[in-house]
Amino acid sequence: MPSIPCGAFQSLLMGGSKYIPVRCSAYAAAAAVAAFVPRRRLHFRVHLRSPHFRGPLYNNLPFCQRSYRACNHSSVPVTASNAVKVARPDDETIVAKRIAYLKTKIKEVGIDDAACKPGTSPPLICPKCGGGSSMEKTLFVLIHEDGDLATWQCFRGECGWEGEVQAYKDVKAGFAKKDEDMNAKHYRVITEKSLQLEPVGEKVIAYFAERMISEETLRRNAIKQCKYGDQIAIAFPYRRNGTLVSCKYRYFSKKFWQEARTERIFYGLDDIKQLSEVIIVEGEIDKLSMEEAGYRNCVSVPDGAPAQVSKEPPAAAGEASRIILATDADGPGQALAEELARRLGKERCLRVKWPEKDATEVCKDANEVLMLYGPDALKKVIENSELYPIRGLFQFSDFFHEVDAYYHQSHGFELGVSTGWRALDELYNVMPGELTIITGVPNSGKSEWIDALLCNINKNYKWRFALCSMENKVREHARKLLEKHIGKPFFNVRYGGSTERMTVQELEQGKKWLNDTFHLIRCEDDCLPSINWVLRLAKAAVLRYGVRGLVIDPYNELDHQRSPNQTETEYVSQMLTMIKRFAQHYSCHVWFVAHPRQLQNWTGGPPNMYDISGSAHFINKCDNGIVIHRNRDAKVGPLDCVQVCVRKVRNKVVGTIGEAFLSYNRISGEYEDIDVRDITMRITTGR
Ligand SMILES: Nc1ncnc2c1ncn2[C@@H]1O[C@H](COP(=O)(O)OP(=O)(O)OP(=O)(O)O)[C@@H](O)[C@H]1O
Repeated sequence: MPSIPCGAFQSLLMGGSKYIPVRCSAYAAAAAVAAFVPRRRLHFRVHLRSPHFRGPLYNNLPFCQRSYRACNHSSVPVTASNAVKVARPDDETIVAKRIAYLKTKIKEVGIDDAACKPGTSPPLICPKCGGGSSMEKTLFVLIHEDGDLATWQCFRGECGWEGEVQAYKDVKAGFAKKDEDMNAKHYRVITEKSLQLEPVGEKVIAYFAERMISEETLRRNAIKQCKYGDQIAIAFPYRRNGTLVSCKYRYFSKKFWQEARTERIFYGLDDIKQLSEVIIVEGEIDKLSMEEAGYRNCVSVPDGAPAQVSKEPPAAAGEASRIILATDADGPGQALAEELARRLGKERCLRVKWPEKDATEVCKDANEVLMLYGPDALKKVIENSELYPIRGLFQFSDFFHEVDAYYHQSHGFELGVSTGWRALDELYNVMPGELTIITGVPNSGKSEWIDALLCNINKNYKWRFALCSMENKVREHARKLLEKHIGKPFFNVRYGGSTERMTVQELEQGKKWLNDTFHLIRCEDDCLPSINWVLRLAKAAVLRYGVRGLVIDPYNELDHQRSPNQTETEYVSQMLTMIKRFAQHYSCHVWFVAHPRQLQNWTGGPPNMYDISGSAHFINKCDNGIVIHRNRDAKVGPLDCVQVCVRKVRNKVVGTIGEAFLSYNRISGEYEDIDVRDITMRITTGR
């Protein structure tokens, strides 16, 4: 069974411990500061300089607590002589001058100097961060009573502004050093005894009971407590191979701190040794909650959702084959999961789906699930964890909603839409997202047939279209479309025969229809448009007007410049791939007209799809291939009879190969179904 070395996760952590050295030249000053510094500000390290000081190892305790205790029950009374350097009376003027100097300097960096008295540290609003939105007073400034030094530190997590001024020296200010600057050799050696950890008492047990964590779980995880005056802090010992490495504390209120200058490791590392499946959570209590649900193979990141994880590559990230990321449901928790997955390898990660808490919210973490729904529900959350998504790699289940919609035809076009001609219903239907290549000898009526097809689809399904018809003048294209729509000739001339032309009112109504139905892609200057250019505008037409079809007519009117080392075949393949991607991505049907190459010894029959000039890719890559053909020899058959040869249909849902006949109305440009018997009769009689 593959194992995860305990060090595996270490490289993911934020680096070494964070501590802020506060140089204290007077013990009294340290004690005074202690009264003000919030208890959660843990990482102070005080250098008590008295050579005589023999109290307990208070410098292992959070600064505030340590000082507080030192004041109250140090075995050595605090006197002027043992409390480090105290100014002699004849120094008083110099001290006053130095303090005045320090005050000017701290004022220069924006600190309210009037609020700072030597030896005390009232909380102030930090001039750098303004205390955040709640304007918290998080800046602590200490002017040393001997006038040597003034130091300050903002304890807002997002700020960390710190600095110091030494009398008669330049102001040195900066931001708190990054943890990774810490060197491992500075880590403190700690023991339960040195930290004065005690077995948990009733209050702690009751606190955990309320959070559904049993005494048994507390005992197995060696949860301890620690007393600061009349306050109890819960202690979470961080161990590696049984050795105490660090300790994190919390009050019953949500105030945390961690032993200064100790290594940051995952909480519960010893529980995942030699395991192939591990769970990562975002808090010690979540780890304990997992245990209640039956999972001991769980670790917690040490600092909640950190802003960043270590820069070190997770070289020793372990061999676990399944890592379940059960970080908090909120934004930072999800960002943490993403970063953990990225560093540990997404392919072996899973993520949990937190159950709903109410109509608007989901449970935020493991403990909330445990408290609201119990251990079985939490177990289900882990059992139902899903593979961490990897961009570009899918399972069919990711698409089941689409499969269902396809089956139930809930979108409406799953079987394609009818061309509007009965004769084609079995052969060719128009499916959104597909590419149809249309070919035919010159003048066979390709453009006419496509226009008639678009008119039918608009009439029956209200689809709109983008037209990139380079050969057509706009007004002529408008005429042809209007004739089909209104069913009357645009003019009273030759081709109209005795049929009345469309009226002005009909023209006006038709213009509105034209405008609503078609969007033109045209290259206004004399250059040929590139396929990229056409597709870019087609995309805009989809997004702006919701068009469902694009006509590119014809291929040879596009700019086909290609790199010298690319063959036409390669170019056509690449171009068709782009068109197909566009069609699929925007669920837009594309009709692409391509001419056949010059046919040697043409006998008048319909050309072959492989005859398309340029490449066999036209037939290979399209979804549907259609040849439009018409008879031009009255002796062979009726002249208005148009042959629609469906030569390729990739998707059997939309049709099959075969041929259909339509009759062309030269006056209106409309195509109509004709009776096959009638056709046969007309072909044989030559009428
Ligand atoms: N079945 C038909 N009978 C008579 N005339 C037709 C028929 N089909 C099309 N036409 C006419 O042929 C002309 C050319 O039609 P269309 O532009 O649609 O052909 P095309 O195949 O797209 O031509 P090209 O190859 O030049 O692009 C039009 O004037 C049209 O009215």
